[in-house]
Amino acid sequence: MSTQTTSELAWPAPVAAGPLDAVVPVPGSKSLTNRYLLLAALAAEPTQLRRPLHSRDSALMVEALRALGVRVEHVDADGRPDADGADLLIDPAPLRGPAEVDCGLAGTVMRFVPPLAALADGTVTFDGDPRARQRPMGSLIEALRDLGAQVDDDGRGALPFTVHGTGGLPGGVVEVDASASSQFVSGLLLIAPHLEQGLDLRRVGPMPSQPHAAMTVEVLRERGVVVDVEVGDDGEPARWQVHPGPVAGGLVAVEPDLSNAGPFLAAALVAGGRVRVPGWPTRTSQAGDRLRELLVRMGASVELGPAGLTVAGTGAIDPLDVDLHDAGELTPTIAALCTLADGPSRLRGVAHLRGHETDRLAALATEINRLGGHARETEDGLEIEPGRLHGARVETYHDHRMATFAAVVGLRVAGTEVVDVETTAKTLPDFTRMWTDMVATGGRG
Ligand SMILES: O=C(O)C1=C[C@@H](OP(=O)(O)O)[C@@H](O)[C@H](O)C1
Ligand SMILES: C=C(OP(=O)(O)O)C(=O)O
Repeated sequence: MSTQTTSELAWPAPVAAGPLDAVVPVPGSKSLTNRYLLLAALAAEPTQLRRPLHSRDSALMVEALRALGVRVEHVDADGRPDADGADLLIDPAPLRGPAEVDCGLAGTVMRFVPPLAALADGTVTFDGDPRARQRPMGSLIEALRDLGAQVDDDGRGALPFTVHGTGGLPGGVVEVDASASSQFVSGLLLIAPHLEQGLDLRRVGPMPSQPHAAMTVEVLRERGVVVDVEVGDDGEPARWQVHPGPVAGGLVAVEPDLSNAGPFLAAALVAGGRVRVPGWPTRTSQAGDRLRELLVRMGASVELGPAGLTVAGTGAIDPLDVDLHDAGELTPTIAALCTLADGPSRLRGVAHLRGHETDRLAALATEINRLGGHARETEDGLEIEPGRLHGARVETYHDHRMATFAAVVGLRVAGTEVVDVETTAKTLPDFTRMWTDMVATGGRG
């Protein structure tokens, strides 16, 4: 058995030899896949997910549902069992414990499945990767207790903990502090149609990633659930009323993951040339759609048409001063572009990234500086200035988006090596092949 640790292995990020001309199909959205999976477990009939994401985060969600008694199997496009099938068929069943759920490092599993477990009959324990034990969970645990669920934890408001499901909850009014993560709101909303009185959820304090909560409302409505949303004094949604009722199943197609498309589209700005992502929706709830505006502001030309989204660049990158509070998961990709930009940039509104897969503000500042750039953490973001960049072994801290950050910089900075590039399996297991194929369209030097 090898004694080599992952941190000793590093992937040499390919340098772009010339302008790109690539078409990059991107697999299904993590956020949509895991929402649809969870709702399928509550549905009144089976659900077939067309082209869902197959990655570590989605596999953890599938395993969590199976542990609670739900049948999930791979099927072909016609719904016939097929171990290699790209679709998933979810057959709901009464939810029951005892069960153990491994959340890995998936925010969507650790925040969406505990509310579901509160509806199950039996005891469900939750744990995850070492870093998962540091990700914020406290206000979700409190909200579940306020709804009448029994949750035992060690008092830190974090994994590991146990939910003692009693087969149902009355529901009603509950407040949640979602300042650390919008996923607290989403997790509660997703189970709300199965609460006896539905849910009247009120947010206290600000909430990041507002489009992700809006996505949750949209998928609930698509499945036939009635949701009323009220805006608060800050002009953002602050109260969600979910009516009790059945959740529909049926055939559900999953859009490509627009945030995962980010590094590939960013490559067109770094290397010049163009990159097209087929299947980009003309209307979507995904926060990643904001890339269209952000990449234009950084100097790209962007065209959305029936063939997908095409981003073209010249190799020149304009600096950016932007608030990413709504689309925090784009920060590592945008930070990579800022590292290569022609002037100083400022990324604001993303203090909550300190609770993501790693402390992303610290990680980005450290790794940009390691590469010869100049980055400084601010209270709520990063300041990034151009520097004399040079190759380095970039640490990734078990964060898929730190690995793709390094790959984007490596397109221009020879000698960039990515430690533990396999961490991209969290949402994009095929990343290195997709990236190498894309870079090859620019020639091989
Ligand atoms: O609900 C979701 O699918 C997500 C919500 C956001 O989380 P935060 O609100 O914690 O930033 C986002 O960053 C994450 O990648 C996915
Ligand atoms: C924050 C992220 O993930 P998670 O769903 O684990 O919160 C992310 O993918 O950028």
